[in-house]
Amino acid sequence: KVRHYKFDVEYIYKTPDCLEHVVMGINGQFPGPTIKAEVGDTLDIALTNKLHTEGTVIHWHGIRQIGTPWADGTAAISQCAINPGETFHYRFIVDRPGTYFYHGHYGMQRAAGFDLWHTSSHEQEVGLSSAPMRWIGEPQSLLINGRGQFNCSLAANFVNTTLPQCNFKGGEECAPKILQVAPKKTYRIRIASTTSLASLNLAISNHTLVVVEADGNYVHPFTVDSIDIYSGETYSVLLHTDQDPSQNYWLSVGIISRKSDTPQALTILNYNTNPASTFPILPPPITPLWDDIERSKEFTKQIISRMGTPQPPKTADRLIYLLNTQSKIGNFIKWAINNVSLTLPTTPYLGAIKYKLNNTFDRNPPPERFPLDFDIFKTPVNPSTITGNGVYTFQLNEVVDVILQNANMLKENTSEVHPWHLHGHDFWVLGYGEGKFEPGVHQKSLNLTRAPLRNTAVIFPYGWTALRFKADNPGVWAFHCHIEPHLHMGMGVIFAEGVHKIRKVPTEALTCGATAKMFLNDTLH
Ligand SMILES: O=C1O[C@H]([C@@H](O)CO)C(O)=C1O
Repeated sequence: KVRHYKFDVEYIYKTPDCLEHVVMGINGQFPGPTIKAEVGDTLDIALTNKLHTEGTVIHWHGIRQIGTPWADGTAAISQCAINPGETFHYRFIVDRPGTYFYHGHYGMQRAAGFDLWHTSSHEQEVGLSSAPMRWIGEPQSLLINGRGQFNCSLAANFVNTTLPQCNFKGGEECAPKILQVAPKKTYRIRIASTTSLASLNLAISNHTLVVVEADGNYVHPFTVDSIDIYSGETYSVLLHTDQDPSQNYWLSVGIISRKSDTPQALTILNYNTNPASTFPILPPPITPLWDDIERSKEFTKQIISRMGTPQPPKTADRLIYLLNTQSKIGNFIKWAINNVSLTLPTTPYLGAIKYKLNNTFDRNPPPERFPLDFDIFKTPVNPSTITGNGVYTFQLNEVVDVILQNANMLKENTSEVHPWHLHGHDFWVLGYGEGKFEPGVHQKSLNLTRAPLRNTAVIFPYGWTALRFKADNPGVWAFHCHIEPHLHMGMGVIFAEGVHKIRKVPTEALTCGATAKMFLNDTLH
């Protein structure tokens, strides 16, 4: 079945956190419309850019785009940014069941309203690209289903009703979306972290959660008091409504892994045996301490695949190390991978590789390892880096191991969490470890029997994460830190495989750069 949608992307006024802002919306909605489809359906989404003065694209996060790499929605990688006034058709097959989110993938457009800043994505972009850099800071509000309350805790509201912005009748644009449940049932809550920066922890007071699915793959069920969700990750949890049905309970979402003063986002779990307005007796769950990394690791390491999930090939054909460093170019701050900071070319790679337009990007592939004597625990001895846009090219069906290696930042004794997201594939997470990955020591300890399949995995401070995937999807795919400012500062790499197998890339994906010139020449001859 083909399902047709028409998406108009435009800036609109909204009041997502009780203050009015300009946000990027679709068909006047923020967050955008929900798409419902079944596995095997073809989605045909006609996206019209009504932004007037900037391009746009949409990435369908978690959809592998098997056979349609031009529909992945990554500007300068899988397609040209769609110009103002133009319409692009995202036509692709729904390859799997699950709940996925979509978002902008051009410049810092994803920051145009997910966790919420009161500065525009453009202002953030200029700040990050300035010398000295102006860091974006922490978000002003966190939103649950597009709703938050700036400068007001719902929990305080009921105690201190004098704050006018905290009084809700329920119909307000920023009033929390209440989760209504019946007692003694089991609910599946589908969670995604679409944040630009924040790592999140979600909890419901007095209730445990059973994690059953991650990034579209079932996992071995495990029970927790709260769940960590890094940017780009999605989960399903089961909630048993087995608590006192004469009460309501807080659901909280707070920030972990970065020191943040952003208040928790709250909403109410409302047992339908009482009114939604019944004030919970229990306080909202306390978000774990931001720097309790051991707790986060413990949570993450509990994620193993459900019995029967396809397991990784026993060996890999290729091993690539990716060292993540915060670096400098002059007085500009960048993130670099093996000392290359990614800057995207003007001709999308997919067209450039397919049509052999050779000088549109660096022909030398980027390094596959970093110097053995690099001390990941210290500030870099030589922090200066270079920009680049070379590609890691794989044989079709090559089995690739990637070791993501974290390190100290420019500041002493600091190393942050980075959630890495791969386009076009799932990967198996083979393991996490402390310090520098030593193949002789660590390779033996990797999990090859219950490795979870994911499309996003974190590296913890000063640690490594080992991934394995099969390069079986012809196309050009981004692999990058899902923290929007970090990607903007160069924290990503480009993978390509089997591009010669792709029959025809729709022209509308390539009407820019050298591919546009090529089409023009073809027409003239
Ligand atoms: O890239 C980053 O820059 C800041 C900080 O290092 C400089 O202000 C930060 O926390 C990042 O993750």
